[in-house]
Amino acid sequence: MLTIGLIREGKTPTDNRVALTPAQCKWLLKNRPDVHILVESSPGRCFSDEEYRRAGITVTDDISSCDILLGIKEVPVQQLLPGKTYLFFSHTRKKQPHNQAMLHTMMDRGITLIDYECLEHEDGQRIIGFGFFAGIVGAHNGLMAYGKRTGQYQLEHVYKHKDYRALIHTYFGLKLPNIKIAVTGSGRVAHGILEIMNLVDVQEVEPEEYLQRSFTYPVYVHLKGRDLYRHATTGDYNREHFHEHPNEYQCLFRQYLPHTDVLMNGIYWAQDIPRLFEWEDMQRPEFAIQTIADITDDTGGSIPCNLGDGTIDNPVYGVHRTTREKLTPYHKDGVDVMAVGNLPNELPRDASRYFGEQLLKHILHDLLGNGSVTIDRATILKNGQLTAPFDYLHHYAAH
Ligand SMILES: NC(=O)c1ccc[n+]([C@@H]2O[C@H](COP(=O)([O-])OP(=O)(O)OC[C@H]3O[C@@H](n4cnc5c(N)ncnc54)[C@H](O)[C@@H]3O)[C@@H](O)[C@H]2O)c1
Repeated sequence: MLTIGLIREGKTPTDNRVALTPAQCKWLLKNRPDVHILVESSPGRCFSDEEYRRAGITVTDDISSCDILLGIKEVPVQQLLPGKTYLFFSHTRKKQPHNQAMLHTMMDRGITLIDYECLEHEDGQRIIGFGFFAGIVGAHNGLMAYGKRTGQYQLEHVYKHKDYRALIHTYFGLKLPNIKIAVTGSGRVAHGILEIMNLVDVQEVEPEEYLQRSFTYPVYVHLKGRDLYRHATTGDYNREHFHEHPNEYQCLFRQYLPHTDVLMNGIYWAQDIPRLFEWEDMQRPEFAIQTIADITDDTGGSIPCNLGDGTIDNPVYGVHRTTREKLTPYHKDGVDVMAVGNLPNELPRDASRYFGEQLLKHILHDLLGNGSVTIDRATILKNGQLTAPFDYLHHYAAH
């Protein structure tokens, strides 16, 4: 008998998401009689202890008998149980300084760590993540911010709605002005943004039309890697080559700056990838963007005026176009930036259900059985030792 435990999130601010919903736990117990599930009691989870109990799942304060522990965010060191197998987003693979002590403690305690972020299909595409709901919430927040700035329509915060279905109902009858929206990216975040574009009835147009025409209805243009970057000397775009040598590429987004009211950014960014625009561009009179929903949300990343995170309650701040200072939102001299690092927490029940489905479909069967290459490749620590793919972390892990 293997025992799975759902841990209480210990990071502050507390994350309200969970890896398996009560219904998914119930399904797993029915289909895997060799598995037992314990849920660590938690006051802040988006599914209450009572909902798990009603589904027939044991809720307890003692999860020390579990073999496999499922969480979402980093686990505080005092909560790490020796010798266990943990799955969560550890944010250690890029040597993030704030998680160095946690990784070190996990090594000392002989823990096995499998990181959700490292679970990939053979072609390198991520298997599970929350990006889709980040795109949903981020796109809604971007539209909400533009409505507040212009006073042309009104939208409420996502978290004020019970769930995604209730949110969708609020879009019936919403009439947006004739705005132009640029959407960047091709991953899960971008798919979430596009879903909202369709729900609020914004029409997709091709890049050439977007750049050359005005419209009597709201439109968006979807810009993927190929539309945004070009090799500086050959003028070509090759996805693999771009991923390996991004510093050899130029960004083509500048031409969209005079034609865009709202930018919804969902493109992947890393240190050497050119930014979408620069600070100097914001000072030009033709810079038309009034609202930026930076869902990718890298401070100082693809959006230079991302000055750090807002919160779920106050997701928007203004940025002065010339002094570069933070302003109150909706200021006449500022561009509004919506940047929040935990957007899916506004729709935690839907985001958790989606996450759990992916976990059940692609990972749990192998995890509870004989393992898989996919799981091996996402195992950062095995019984406290760095595995071969993560050997590059040995300096980081040693301190
Ligand atoms: N604000 C939030 O709450 C929140 C939540 C989830 C994700 N995000 C961020 O949004 C961004 C996009 O997330 P996603 O879920 O859409 O990711 P994804 O993994 O679904 O898609 C990423 C896209 O980037 C491309 N890509 C992958 N590696 C690349 C590389 N080295 N160089 C260039 N492109 C590369 C992929 O081809 C894919 O199209 C990420 O930076 C992620 O951290 C933010």
